Amino acid sequence: MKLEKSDLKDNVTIEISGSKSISNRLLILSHLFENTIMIENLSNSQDTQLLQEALSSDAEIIDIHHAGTAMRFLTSYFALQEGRITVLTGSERMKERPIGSLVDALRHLGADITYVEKEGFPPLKIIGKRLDKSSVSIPANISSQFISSLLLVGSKLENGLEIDLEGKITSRPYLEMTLKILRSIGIGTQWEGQIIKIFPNIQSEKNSQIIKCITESDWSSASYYYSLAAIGRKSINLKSFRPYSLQGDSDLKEIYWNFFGVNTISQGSESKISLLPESSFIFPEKIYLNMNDCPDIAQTLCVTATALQIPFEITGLETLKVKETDRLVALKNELFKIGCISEITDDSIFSLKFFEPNSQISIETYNDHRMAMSFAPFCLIKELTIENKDVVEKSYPQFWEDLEKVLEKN
Ligand SMILES: O=C(O)C1=C[C@@H](OP(=O)(O)O)[C@@H](O)[C@H](O)C1
Ligand SMILES: C=C(OP(=O)(O)O)C(=O)O
Repeated sequence: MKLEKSDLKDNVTIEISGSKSISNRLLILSHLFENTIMIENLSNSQDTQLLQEALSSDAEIIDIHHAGTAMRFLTSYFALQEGRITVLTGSERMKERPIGSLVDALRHLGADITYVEKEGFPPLKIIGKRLDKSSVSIPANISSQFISSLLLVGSKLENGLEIDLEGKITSRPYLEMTLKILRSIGIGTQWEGQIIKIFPNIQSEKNSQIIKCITESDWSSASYYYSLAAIGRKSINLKSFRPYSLQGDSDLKEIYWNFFGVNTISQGSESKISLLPESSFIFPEKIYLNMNDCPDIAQTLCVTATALQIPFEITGLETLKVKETDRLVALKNELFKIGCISEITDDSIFSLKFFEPNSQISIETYNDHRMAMSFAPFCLIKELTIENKDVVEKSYPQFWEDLEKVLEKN
């Protein structure tokens, strides 16, 4: 995708579809509770579509491609489907993304899961059965998706589920999101220190009422507009967002206000927000930020900071190595192409120096939707090409059309 050097139009309104994370949780719950949940504004991401197809399919082999959350959530879901045999597989990258801690926890609860290829990684052969135990411990520092996966099925176990979180807890807001969603459909939860309890579902199937859930739009996708507003210094409006969000990535409001002077104004009744950059804002000398609560917007922030030449030191990024690609390595390589020499460790990235980039910039995307979308706003500074534009389908299929609406070629 060639992006000519452009200006930002002022005051355009964009509508992004529902949060991928919320949609995926609601879909799993809706199938566990026999379609008693009516979902509005479901995510139109490929990941959510793949999950939906997997949940409605009775095939033995389920291929979930690149969809990590779906892979992790379906592992617990299929482990509970008594008598059903499922081989859960995915893309080559999915076969490199760890799942061992989740499998260990499910096996401890009584699940029958075996590795088809490499120990600790997909594909998995899952023979569904009744799980008879109700407490388990799991490392909390690899992926919060493992824990959310267990939490989602917890109330279906006869005695509920108690999870002991071992060590540091990563991506914490995603766990809070799972618990809030469970409570919104009437399931009891409790979280104290390192222990989370999910109470068994006591509602009789006959008395179950249809619950309507409206999915708020996707804050991770909103990040690309925050970046555009910060670099282009013009306003953008986003529909279907609420000021108090279930999504940890709504930290964008504070991050982009504190470091880039982009104010988020809520237009109440229409659940619309306006991103308004302050013209007299004085940029900080350096950005120091721990992004463990919001790992999916780390790439966006690094590109915004590079475009504005603000040095940065971002920590808390240990999960980035095992996402769609090793995002720390990918960031370091591609930031160099837009004029930033950076250094990475196992859990951080920091800028060392900015320089005038080449005129021919071609950004590699490493099969990672967020590499494509986070680098796109740099076209406000220089013309650039984003390789393999279709990667955006994973979370935001209409990204390029929406981007065109806010850009004006110059
Ligand atoms: O539960 C979720 O919906 C997610 C949790 C996070 O993963 P980790 O917990 O692996 O960081 C996040 O990066 C992912 O995009 C979505
Ligand atoms: C990490 C992501 O997704 P997943 O883990 O579900 O593949 C993402 O969308 O950035």
